[in-house]
Amino acid sequence: MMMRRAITTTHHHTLKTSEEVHMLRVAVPNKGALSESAAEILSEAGYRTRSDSKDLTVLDPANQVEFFFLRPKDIAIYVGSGELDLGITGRDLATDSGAPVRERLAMGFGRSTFRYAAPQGREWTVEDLQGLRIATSYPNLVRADLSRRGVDATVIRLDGAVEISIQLGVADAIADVVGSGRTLRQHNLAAFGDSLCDSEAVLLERDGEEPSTPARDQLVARIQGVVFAQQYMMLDYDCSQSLLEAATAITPGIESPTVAPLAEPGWVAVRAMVSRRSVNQVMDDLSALGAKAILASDIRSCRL
Ligand SMILES: Nc1ncnc2c1ncn2[C@@H]1O[C@H](COP(=O)(O)OP(=O)(O)OP(=O)(O)O)[C@@H](O)[C@H]1O
Ligand SMILES: O=P(O)(O)OC[C@H]1O[C@H](OP(=O)(O)OP(=O)(O)O)[C@H](O)[C@@H]1O
Ligand SMILES: [Mg+2]
Repeated sequence: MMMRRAITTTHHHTLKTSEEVHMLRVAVPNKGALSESAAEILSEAGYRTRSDSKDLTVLDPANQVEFFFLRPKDIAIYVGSGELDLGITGRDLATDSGAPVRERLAMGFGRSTFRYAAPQGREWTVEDLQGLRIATSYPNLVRADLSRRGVDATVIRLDGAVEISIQLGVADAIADVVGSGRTLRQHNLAAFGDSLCDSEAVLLERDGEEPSTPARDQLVARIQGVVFAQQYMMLDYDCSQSLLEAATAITPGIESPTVAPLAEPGWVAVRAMVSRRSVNQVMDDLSALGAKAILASDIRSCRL
């Protein structure tokens, strides 16, 4: 009888009102290194943002989305359990969680590597870790790597400030996130061995989930539009018809550059997307070729 009741109650809780059924549930980092950029991208993609950094949920009825602001470390667990449809977190955190999730989109921010590190002053190899204590906040990532390499070491799980643990005597080496490398240097540590994980922020969905529903696809397309736009710039310039072939070889665009005639006979205006990384080199090259009025502008979003 008790069991029947429990089952009935559970069943009752999973019944959703028709309104809830269509709401897409999306996890966003509530703090830490990824939260600001994630919120910026969602805002740029046309979603409601939270007005108070203490808010843990935001309802965006116009877009049929409910956002949940969670610890980045927990996000893959919620998505993997199927409770939430999508989540933004770090690839390294998702891997360490072991949750059944897959990457729908790489988001291009929060890039880091994950490295072993130990006191400077000698050359370390991963094999040297045999029998030693390694402090980390990513124990599963580290254990998996050690076991792949056949190194038997003790993993000490710490929540943060891992770089100081050797000094404090609880570990012989660490494995941690490296961004600029400043924290390691400040603590007289040197990274060694290959990166255990080249990470960036990713949009996750549950592994084995049917790949597409209209609501999920729309959010993915919007985020993709902003992420892609951030990696490109729009370049406009004028050149003489005689230079057009050489100029468009420098700026082939994504599909094909737009070419329009100018009032000045023999001159054309060209418009093409250029990767942000190369935009200055491309402008130098166009200028050297004889192009004029070369303008680079931001693209806020796109659908390609
Ligand atoms: N320089 C960096 N320092 C820390 N995390 C970074 C850095 N660059 C990118 N990241 C990524 O951010 C995620 C960690 O974010 P998280 O919010 O858990 O840690 P945090 O910024 O250290 O915050 P907290 O220490 O409060 O937990 C990881 O995916 C990590 O790869
Ligand atoms: O290579 P860097 O650019 O110096 O960044 C890497 C450091 O930043 C993070 O620590 P955080 O400041 O989040 O503190 P925590 O260790 O308490 O998480 C991370 O855990 C590293 O310690
Ligand atoms: Mg941290």
